[in-house]
Amino acid sequence: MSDTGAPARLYDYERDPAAIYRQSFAIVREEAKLDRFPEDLREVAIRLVHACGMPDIVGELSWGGDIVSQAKRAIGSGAPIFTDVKMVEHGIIRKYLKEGNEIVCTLDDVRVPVLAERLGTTRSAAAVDLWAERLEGAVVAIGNAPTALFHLLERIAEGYPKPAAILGFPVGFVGAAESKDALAENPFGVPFLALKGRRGGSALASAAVNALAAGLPEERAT
Ligand SMILES: C/C1=C2N=C(/C=C3N=C(/C(C)=C4\N[C@@](C)([C@@H]5N=C1[C@](C)(CCC(=O)O)[C@H]5CC(=O)O)[C@@](C)(CC(=O)O)[C@@H]4CCC(=O)O)[C@@](C)(CC(=O)O)[C@@H]\3CCC(=O)O)C(C)(C)[C@@H]/2CCC(=O)O
Repeated sequence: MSDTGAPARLYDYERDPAAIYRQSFAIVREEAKLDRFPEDLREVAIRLVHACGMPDIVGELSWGGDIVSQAKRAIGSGAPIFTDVKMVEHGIIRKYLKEGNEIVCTLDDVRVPVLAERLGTTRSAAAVDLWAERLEGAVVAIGNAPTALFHLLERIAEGYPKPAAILGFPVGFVGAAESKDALAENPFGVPFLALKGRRGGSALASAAVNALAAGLPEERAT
């Protein structure tokens, strides 16, 4: 151990956080095919690739409506951000939310298990019913549960208020691809960003919010 308490340098690896970010984003820009994206979506795509290490996901990103400007406007005006799971909630970098937006995950609300039982669905889906009052103009980030995304679309079809933007990143083998197809085909005019197919996950949903809130962290070590 050195005087500073740092361990002996056994391995040669990058230790400077700013340099790590710089190198990482340079590699993403080199390896990801970003030509088909409008300028404002490019940095969201870059941040998503950065979060999962898979440049080829850009081929499966789909979007509709004025997703970037609508989501940025909602975040910039302090709208709440609803998430299906706590993992998404915790991945959102709060200091990027300059208006102190509330991040709301209702999965653990005491009413949810009873509601899920009554509705005959998952807890993640039932938790969506507790968003209704504040959904208008909000941002929704779904990173895990296909049933939550399907349920949200069903409720909007029934007349729930429309969010400003839906970020759809459910992951897995049962319902994930289908829920994102339904989002992409939504007839309600809600702007969306989705990663089609089986891939997705909470980290990606959080990264999408972080990109929309603050762009890329290339120049800062955060
Ligand atoms: C079917 C479910 C799937 N979960 C996946 C992947 C992961 N889930 C994790 C954790 C910790 C949680 N998953 C729940 C949301 C739980 N997962 C489900 C449900 C049974 C149904 C959701 C659906 O199909 O739409 C769901 C329970 C529910 O009733 O809604 C979770 C609430 C379970 C729990 O704690 O009781 C919990 C969320 C915790 C939180 O708030 O953050 C994993 C970390 C599990 C793991 O790998 O160890 C992982 C995280 C993936 C991610 O990036 O978010 C799938 C793969 C999405 C799967 C659905 C699809 C499938 O093909 O099976």
